Amino acid sequence: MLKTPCNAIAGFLGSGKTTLLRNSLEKVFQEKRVAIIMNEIGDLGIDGKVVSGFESIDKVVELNSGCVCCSVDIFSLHNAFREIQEQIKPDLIVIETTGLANPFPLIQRLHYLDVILDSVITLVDASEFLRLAAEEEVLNEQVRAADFLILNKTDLVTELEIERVESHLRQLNQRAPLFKTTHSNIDPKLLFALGANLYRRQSKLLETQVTKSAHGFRDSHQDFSSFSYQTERLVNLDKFKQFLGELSPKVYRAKGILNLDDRATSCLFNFICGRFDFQVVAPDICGKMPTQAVFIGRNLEQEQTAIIQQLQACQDS
Ligand SMILES: Nc1nc2c(ncn2[C@@H]2O[C@H](COP(=O)(O)OP(=O)(O)OP(=O)(O)O)[C@@H](O)[C@H]2O)c(=O)[nH]1
Repeated sequence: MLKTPCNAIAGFLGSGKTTLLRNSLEKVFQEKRVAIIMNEIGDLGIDGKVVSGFESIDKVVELNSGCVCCSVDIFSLHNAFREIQEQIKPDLIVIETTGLANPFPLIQRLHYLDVILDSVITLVDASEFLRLAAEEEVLNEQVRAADFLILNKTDLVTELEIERVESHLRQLNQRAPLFKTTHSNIDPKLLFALGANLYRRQSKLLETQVTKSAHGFRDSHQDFSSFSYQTERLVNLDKFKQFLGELSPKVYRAKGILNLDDRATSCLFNFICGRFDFQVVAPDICGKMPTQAVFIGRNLEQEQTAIIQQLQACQDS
């Protein structure tokens, strides 16, 4: 058995998982040896690059060959744990899952690998949850599997909307403590390695849910696709903002690192269901990297060529 406790962070695309991780890295993790298994859609590993810059991280293992709950093979997952254990013997391992991951099959896989799963922490985007959960069953599964629920992005909605989402969450999961946050801002000591595993083992609910949801999960990935784009050329921010503003509604999520044509700055961009923002990043994180972006959505194959052409129109000549 792997003695190090492991926490899994779940939640749909753009709900605030990496933001929670970054906050935690700045706070409580500084006192512990922490390793991260970062599972992302697309082969660029944008989040891995963002968190690996933190001093408090002892190791980041990126698994970008598929989703950790189904398509990453169990051998790779096993190797990731073994590599971490042998190299750094951490106090805590955190898995950030992809936004499309159903935590139930992941729980089964971790159980099979004899990993002590301390808790599943599920992030919920208060501004998009109800609309998306009606279309994508995986959001409901992420909530059902949670040991802790974080209702995030409450700054983007009214009190009434928060109440509606909360009531929906409570129908799906009554046992998990629920925290309302903005920017995933919560004391990480409340969440990580707190012994929720014990609670889970006592919970009869889990077994039935695992059996029920292990099937049908692949369906939730079926129409989703992603593609990535890289260029050595610099990008004009104004044109890029316009490009994001006009992006096809089939794109749910896009993120990446841009090297801007003012030549002085690089920034991270995040796009979620039509809303987007930019954050300037330290040159030591992105300085030597090319501009790169990943686009995730439903049936993107038909859109890919047009999106790449529009992106190229944002580059310097
Ligand atoms: N307005 C607002 N924005 C937020 C909040 N929390 C996170 N964000 C922003 O939402 C975007 C996505 O956040 P991430 O933490 O990258 O989300 P994620 O769940 O890791 O995304 P994926 O890895 O694609 O699944 C970023 O631009 C964040 O700054 C919040 O509470 N309010």
